Amino acid sequence: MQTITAVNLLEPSEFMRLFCNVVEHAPSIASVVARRRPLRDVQHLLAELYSVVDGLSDSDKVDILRRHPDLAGSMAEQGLLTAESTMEQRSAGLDQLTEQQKYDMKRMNSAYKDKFGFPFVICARENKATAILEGLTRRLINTPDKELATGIEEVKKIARLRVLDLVA
Ligand SMILES: NC(=O)N[C@H]1NC(=O)NC1=O
Repeated sequence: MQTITAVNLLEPSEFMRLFCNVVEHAPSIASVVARRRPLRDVQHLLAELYSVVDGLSDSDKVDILRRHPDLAGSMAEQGLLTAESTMEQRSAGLDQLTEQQKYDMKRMNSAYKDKFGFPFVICARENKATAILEGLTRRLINTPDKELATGIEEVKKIARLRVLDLVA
């Protein structure tokens, strides 16, 4: 855990080492936040992070969503997730799915990707496996614009919890 004072004093490379994955596989977001220091407190850090994400073009937002691994997907099965993602998917119980739930998750994740061109993203730490499956079913009927906006709000929730694990 770092205090905000310590975060403000970190060398850029050290800041990046800590924060590069608060948005999954998107270090460019952290590097913009690094340049917005000094930050008053963790709320200020989060406000800057949200403003960077919200300021992206739609195609860059799609790119951010595409950097996320499928929930309970093949990357998870092969143990290839980031440490953060592994912990989040486990906290939702996604490593404990029944065969039927695994099948439903794979089928709907792929239907979602076919429809929208980016993966289904939800903050796993704020949901249990059954809620994730319900959310996937519900969100599949949305419009692409609505899903881009919803997915990005979930990215911000994931990033917020990752930041709160790092900064006191
Ligand atoms: N697809 C997807 O939502 N992935 C993410 N969600 C989360 O909480 N961690 C992830 O990696």
